[in-house]
Amino acid sequence: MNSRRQPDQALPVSAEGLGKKYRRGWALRETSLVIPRNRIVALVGPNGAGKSTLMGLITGLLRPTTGEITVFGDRPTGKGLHPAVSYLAQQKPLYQQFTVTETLMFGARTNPTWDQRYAEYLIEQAAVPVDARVATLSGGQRTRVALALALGKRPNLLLLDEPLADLDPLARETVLRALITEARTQGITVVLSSHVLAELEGVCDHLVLLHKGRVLLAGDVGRLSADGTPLGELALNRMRQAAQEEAA
Ligand SMILES: Nc1ncnc2c1ncn2[C@@H]1O[C@H](COP(=O)(O)OP(=O)(O)OP(=O)(O)O)[C@@H](O)[C@H]1O
Repeated sequence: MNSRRQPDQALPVSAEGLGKKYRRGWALRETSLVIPRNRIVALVGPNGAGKSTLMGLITGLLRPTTGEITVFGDRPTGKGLHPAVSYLAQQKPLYQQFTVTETLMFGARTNPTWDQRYAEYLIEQAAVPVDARVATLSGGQRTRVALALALGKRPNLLLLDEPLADLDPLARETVLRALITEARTQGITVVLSSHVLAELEGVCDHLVLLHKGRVLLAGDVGRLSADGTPLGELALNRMRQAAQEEAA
């Protein structure tokens, strides 16, 4: 009999003993976690904690050194993204010379599941001029275009690597609100990485806290902070405890 666990196709992400080692050392170690459906997940941790590495393993852009990861039951192949997954990298790669309309045309050409009307609706909601070139847009507008490109694919899982990093506080709030509205109404699982947990407090319902390549805290926010302790405080306490354990 095969004792190997069957991957759960309903789970956006499931990882068991997952690790990634670069030449300089381990970026992620012994990571076992599950990301349930329809959640807004905060993937947080200080610089170098392993957030981008975990995203790279989910997308298949990186191969695990140890362990296993499945995305909707499939092991990432490394040959392009899973059809149900959209990924927005930290640098928000967009063609600067394209207009917004041309950017959406590019989305249509490169995604078999593209929903043009939905992408146009998202641009309209953001009040971004469609004939403007990407290079001339503000940081907030560029983020909205990048999000329309990512959401236009109609993903079930959306991975956003520090999407708010270059935005001012007002733009952060607007972009986040628009994103959460879409995720909730469309039933999309969103993984948002950030090293500022405070900006995701009240927004996320699931937390994954990484520190030095290890998962320090993970799970449902309601359960983790059942006594009402703010998430930021919870995370900080857990990191302090880890530092003390290391020093001992
Ligand atoms: N391509 C690479 N080659 C070698 N080391 C790498 C590579 N990418 C990341 N690392 C190292 O792996 C560790 C985790 O990096 P990673 O980028 O995953 O962290 P992060 O939590 O996303 O950090 P940040 O918040 O600064 O973006 C760091 O020590 C980093 O220097």
